[in-house]
Amino acid sequence: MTEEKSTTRRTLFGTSYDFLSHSLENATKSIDPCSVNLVDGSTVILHALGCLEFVPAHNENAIKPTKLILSAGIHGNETAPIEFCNTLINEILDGLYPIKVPTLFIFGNPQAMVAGERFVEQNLNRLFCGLHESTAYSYSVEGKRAALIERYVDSFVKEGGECLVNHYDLHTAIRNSEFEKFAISPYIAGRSTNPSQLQFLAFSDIEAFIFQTTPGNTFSSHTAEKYNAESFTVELGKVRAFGNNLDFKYHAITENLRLRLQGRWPTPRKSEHRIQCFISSHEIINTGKDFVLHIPEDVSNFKKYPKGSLIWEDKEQHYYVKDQDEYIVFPNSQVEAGQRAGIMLRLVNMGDTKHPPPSLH
Ligand SMILES: O=C(O)CCC(=O)N[C@@H](CCC(=O)O)C(=O)O
Ligand SMILES: [Zn+2]
Repeated sequence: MTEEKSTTRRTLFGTSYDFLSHSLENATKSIDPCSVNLVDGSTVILHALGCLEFVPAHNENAIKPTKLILSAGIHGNETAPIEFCNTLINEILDGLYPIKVPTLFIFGNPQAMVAGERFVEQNLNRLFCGLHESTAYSYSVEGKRAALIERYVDSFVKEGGECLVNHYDLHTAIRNSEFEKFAISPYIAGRSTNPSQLQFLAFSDIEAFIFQTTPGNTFSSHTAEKYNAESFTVELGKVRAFGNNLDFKYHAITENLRLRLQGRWPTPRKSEHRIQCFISSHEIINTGKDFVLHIPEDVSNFKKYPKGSLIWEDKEQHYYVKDQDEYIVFPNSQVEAGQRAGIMLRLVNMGDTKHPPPSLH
């Protein structure tokens, strides 16, 4: 199917409607929930600003049916996944194919999307797992948004009994990357990553995986922890403004999500899908005013740092690469004190870790 960037309005909820336009136009408002039946018998429910659920006409005949959560715009300036999710939503609304899997689409931070910024007051992707409840966050734009998103995710997952949840939290990165597309598997004690998920992501052009080794408070950590979901943060290229994304770069993931919405599993797109796996070896935290990150601003994600490289220091501590090469992702010295300023990684041969080897065609 060809991807047309569709922001065409269609008549829905008794008005002229497009989910992305609606999310941007109402970014500072609270809206009334509404729902409507589509011609194929499925139902679409607008729960809240940026939270749209599809309920298929027929339930999957399984003891534990699968549900999908597709989130984008958790960071407002990461527009490519917002655009292709909107395209998928419009295809379903237009009846191009029947939706077979209960799906919750989330546009995370409409106010930041309007501003074209990563966030307005606080980084939304550090406020999940209940962190938004702390008084330091609960009144901020993002604190309220994290609370709202957690609430609708909770009702979506719990509706209709036991289910398996697959969550793809779709992002783009600030800087260039040696692996342009990569996924992060949150750390949950005692749990390993389902190889089928690695296969799905590899078939979607993901070139590298990062297995976290410490708990986080990102959106994917939240769904993985609270609902035992198979959850990933998926990085799909570089941040660009609305209208400036190169659609061909998102073709594989868009097409494969389109299949998943129809209850189908994608097949390989080429004879071999190569992936590189990393584990996180050290989370760099901005320790405060004396913190110095010895990583140039323009470095690419996955840049290699050999043994002995000084990565960061303050007056009391420092971090050197120890006995084997390490690689940096998401270096950012501009984050607030206490926030993550980067992650150091080590290459893994899959046999070395408790994460099972991906089984790829
Ligand atoms: O490019 C960057 O520096 C940040 C891109 C981004 O938003 N990444 C996510 C990763 C979330 C995770 O660790 O699972 C983030 O920092 O929130
Ligand atoms: Zn992001």
